[in-house]
Amino acid sequence: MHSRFHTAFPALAENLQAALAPLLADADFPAMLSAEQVSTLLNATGMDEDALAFALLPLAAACARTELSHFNVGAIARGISGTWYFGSNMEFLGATMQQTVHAEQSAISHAWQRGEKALASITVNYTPCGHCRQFMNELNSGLTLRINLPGRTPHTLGDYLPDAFGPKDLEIKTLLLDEQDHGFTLSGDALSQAAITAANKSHTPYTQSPSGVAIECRNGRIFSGSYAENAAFNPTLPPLQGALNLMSLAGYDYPDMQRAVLAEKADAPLTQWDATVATLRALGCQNVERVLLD
Ligand SMILES: O=c1ccn([C@H]2C[C@H](O)[C@@H](CO)O2)c(=O)[nH]1
Ligand SMILES: [Zn+2]
Repeated sequence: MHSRFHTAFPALAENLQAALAPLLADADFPAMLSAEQVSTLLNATGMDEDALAFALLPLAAACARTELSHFNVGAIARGISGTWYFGSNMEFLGATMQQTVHAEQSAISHAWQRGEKALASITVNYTPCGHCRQFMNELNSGLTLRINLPGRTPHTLGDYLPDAFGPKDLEIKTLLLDEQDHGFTLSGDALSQAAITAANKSHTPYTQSPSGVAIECRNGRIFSGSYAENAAFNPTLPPLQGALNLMSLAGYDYPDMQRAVLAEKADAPLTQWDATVATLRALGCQNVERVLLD
């Protein structure tokens, strides 16, 4: 089992530990559960889905990287496909607070990068902050997304975000997790192609500045992240954060990074280049390239 779970795992209910042990024995456990794995866990524990999601939150929170706050938030996003995706917050020493990834963003970006088409619910161990409520209001599930919090009855995003501001105020109809393909041609090596693929699915209805980042680890594994804009602009998730999030959830650490590529347009109104290089440099990765989309 990966060391990130060593403290949280023994505190889980024994029947849950027994059912999870074979999954976590895989060193490459991707911090997600297929519908089939979820039903195995439901049968083994006798829990219902909501109780199981709550029971698993300590494992999601154990994936957090909180070098500033030491406040670990865990989230589990449930896709309409039946797959469950873990998420956890990430803070970056030597960067800026604005680079932080919240656990809810992490779980949502995780689901999106893995090809999930829409979310049914999200379970979190703390009440979502205003920024996360706004981030979630970009999703194609809209205000009907179910939010499950400890000690509260389930409510919808609409309950947690009354009088919501969102994409429709800016007359935007393509929402986060909707299938999108900006159609840029793949070129270059596998890492460049992964960055372009991520840029092709990015959600950028407000500025038309598609971008994607791909990170290559020393063992050859590649993790990519797509840019996810938000109607309120500031809750936007940059592409580097999407890639770092997938990498970290999969159990990799910053020193594992050996190279990164940012794919973006030369003439777009926004650029991710400076922020991407600065954050990667703070994490010890100097080897960053930019490929231009065309
Ligand atoms: O909804 C929330 C609120 C806070 N945090 C994180 C952000 C930061 O890393 C830490 C302290 O705010 O908790 C989340 O992940 N989700
Ligand atoms: Zn938040």
